[in-house]
Amino acid sequence: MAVAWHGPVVEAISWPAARALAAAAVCPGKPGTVPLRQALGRRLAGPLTALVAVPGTDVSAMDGYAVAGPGPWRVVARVLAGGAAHDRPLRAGEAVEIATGAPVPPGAGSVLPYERADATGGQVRGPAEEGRHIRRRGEDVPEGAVVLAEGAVVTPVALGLAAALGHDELPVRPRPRVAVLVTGDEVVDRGLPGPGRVRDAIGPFLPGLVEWAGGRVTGVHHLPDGPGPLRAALTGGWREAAPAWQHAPEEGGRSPERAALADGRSHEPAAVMDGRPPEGAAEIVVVCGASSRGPADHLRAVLDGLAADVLVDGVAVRPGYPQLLARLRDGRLVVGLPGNPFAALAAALTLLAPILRELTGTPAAVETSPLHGVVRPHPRDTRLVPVLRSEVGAIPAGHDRPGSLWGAALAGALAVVPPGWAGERVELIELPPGV
Ligand SMILES: Nc1nc2c(c(=O)[nH]1)N[C@H]1C(S)=C(S)[C@@H](COP(=O)(O)OP(=O)(O)OC[C@H]3O[C@@H](n4cnc5c(N)ncnc54)[C@H](O)[C@@H]3O)O[C@H]1N2
Ligand code: MOO
Repeated sequence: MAVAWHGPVVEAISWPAARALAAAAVCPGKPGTVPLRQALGRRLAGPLTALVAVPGTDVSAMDGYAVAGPGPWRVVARVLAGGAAHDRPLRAGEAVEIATGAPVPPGAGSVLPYERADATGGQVRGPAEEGRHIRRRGEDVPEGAVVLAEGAVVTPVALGLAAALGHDELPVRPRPRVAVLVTGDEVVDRGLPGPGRVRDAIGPFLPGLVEWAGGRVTGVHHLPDGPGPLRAALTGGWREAAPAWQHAPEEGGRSPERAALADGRSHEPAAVMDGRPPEGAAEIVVVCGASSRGPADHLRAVLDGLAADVLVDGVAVRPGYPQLLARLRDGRLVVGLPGNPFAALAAALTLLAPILRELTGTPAAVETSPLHGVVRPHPRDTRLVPVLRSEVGAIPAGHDRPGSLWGAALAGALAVVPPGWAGERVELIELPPGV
């Protein structure tokens, strides 16, 4: 609740500088190696290569007879997939009965499928074609081939491919953990907001945005206004919890966790910040709605009290001006987002997304476009304008007040309109897509 200006006026940095600074605030995370099942949805930290050729040897593509030379052929053995290979080369005029996937003996020129074979009394006849129905070693995937590039998302199909190529584990990029703290006595997390109340519109969009940028939200926690709960949440870490809107309904739209905090019943114990994050704490903490300078905006004071290093305090962008980036003494980053939901989205794309992309080595798509329609640039600040893509270029989607996500929900991207813009092409930044 920002009702009055308190404290000194701080010069905001430019929007491009804020994005660059956020990315520079982190070192790319170290990749890890995880068992196949745990790799699902992660990004590869190196190219996926074939540890073996597929198939690993020349095998039959059909159930039938592997034959050598011109027919008719005398059936000398039977070879099943997984069974013993035929122990000597086939001579002309010989055949082995063979199953799909079984190794073809050396000397066999082709496989005659059952349905084309006339087999009687240990003899086979039929139209054999040289090379037919034999899958040669490495024909599907040669040994050592790079089948997926570094950075590719490990899909269910990629897991199957990795297994086929001999992998039991995969190197994946780290997935930074993000804890979300939604502040504001007026903010409710379920139901219809009554008079003086507003539904939380930021907590619901952050998990998808974070996931899209390569991270994982460990929990969305609603805090009452006041420095105590904020300080406790920052210093005590936060226990892993289901997103707040999954709690059982409670009067007033407050989660039990939040109600307890509001009543002063359960402040997390404030750990000493001794250079190590609290056990199990997320590497990044996002604080929503306490970033301006009103009497209920305690984030700066709490950060000061914790001797945090404030890296960004205000960005010359509309919406999203009062956003903040700080490093706690234990190394965790705190991203402060404004309470107005569209401003929070703009700020999340300015500071949070570049941090996550840098940590996970996932570059954002780069796109520019002509921009049509009535767009008024700001004299000093960058504007982020929700736009629809069209054949002629980007067109403003409208409904772009800082308090409303309507325009951004309609839009395909945000157009970056620099201060004093005079109609040149603009950069478009992606909005997180649906899954
Ligand atoms: N004197 C000044 N006042 C304000 C300035 C300024 O420069 N000087 N900046 C304004 C701008 S711009 C923004 S944006 C807001 C940001 O304020 P806060 O981050 O402190 O957020 P609040 O004051 O708590 O809330 C602002 C607004 O958003 C609603 N809100 C808060 N949280 C949520 C949520 N999770 N979901 C939906 N809506 C939320 C809240 O009820 C308020 O209406 O400060 C201006 N003031
Ligand atoms: O961040 Mo405020 O728009 O800039 O409402």
